[in-house]
Amino acid sequence: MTVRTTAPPELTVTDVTVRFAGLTALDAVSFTVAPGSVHALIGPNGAGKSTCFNVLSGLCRPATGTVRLGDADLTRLAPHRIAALGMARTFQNIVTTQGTVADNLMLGRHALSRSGFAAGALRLPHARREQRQHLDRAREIAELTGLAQHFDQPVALLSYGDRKRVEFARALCLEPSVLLLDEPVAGMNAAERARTVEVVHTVRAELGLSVVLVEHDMGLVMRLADEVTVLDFGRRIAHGTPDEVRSDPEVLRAYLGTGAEQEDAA
Ligand SMILES: Nc1ncnc2c1ncn2[C@@H]1O[C@H](COP(=O)(O)OP(=O)(O)OP(=O)(O)O)[C@@H](O)[C@H]1O
Repeated sequence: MTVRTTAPPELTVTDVTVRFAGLTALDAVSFTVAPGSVHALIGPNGAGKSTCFNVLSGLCRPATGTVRLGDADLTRLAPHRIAALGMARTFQNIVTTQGTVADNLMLGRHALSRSGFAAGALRLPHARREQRQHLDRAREIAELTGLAQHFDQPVALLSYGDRKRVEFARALCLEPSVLLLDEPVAGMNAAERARTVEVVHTVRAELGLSVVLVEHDMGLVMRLADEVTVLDFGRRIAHGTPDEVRSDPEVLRAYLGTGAEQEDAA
């Protein structure tokens, strides 16, 4: 198993503002993801979590502010450049249905391939050797994510939870230093959720990467995150450990809405 020997670089988001027409979706948001940590972004619907993920992965350009991964400024780079610099993401609603598990993981590996498609198609010896190495690594990642027994099976035959994990494993195949997980347990049953928590723990321990997570399931956030950033109406209203944010009055107000206002009025 290839394991990272150096800590992943720190991810620093500084004063990021995004506007859509008249609406400020992110308002000078800042946070830092410590190397090797699990950092959750939470907040009520419309708080700006997806917009923030889109900025991190290059799908949305901020009006102002910066995103840095170690010394690299990612702020206005195209998504493929950001992925190549070590930040891979999964998507909330994309669940693969085509090809085998191996095919999907090899798609992730192609971005790292040196010899290119032409050499591969011509079956040149160096390309064949490289292809074999990629396949071995894809198999290791399948083992790490609990997909080894399905490696050669069509994805369409897998359960929903397994298919979502294929998407997760495909992102890991890019050998990221930071993995962005967009609602990794959305739509899963309790057993699949528990399995996903286990896999995130394993991946983080074995590969030593940082994880940034957007998730509505608070139980999962509390079990997985080292630090939590809370957004509401595009602003960062709190950050800290799960225990700290759980008891933060601003956070309770944002989640409970009028309930907290009534309490204030009483
Ligand atoms: N492309 C867009 N054009 C216009 N407004 C947008 C666009 N994308 C997001 N918004 C708005 O920006 C705000 C933040 O949306 P965003 O999707 O980032 O929130 P979220 O926290 O991810 O919400 P949810 O939990 O519902 O997914 C919302 O008011 C949303 O309607």
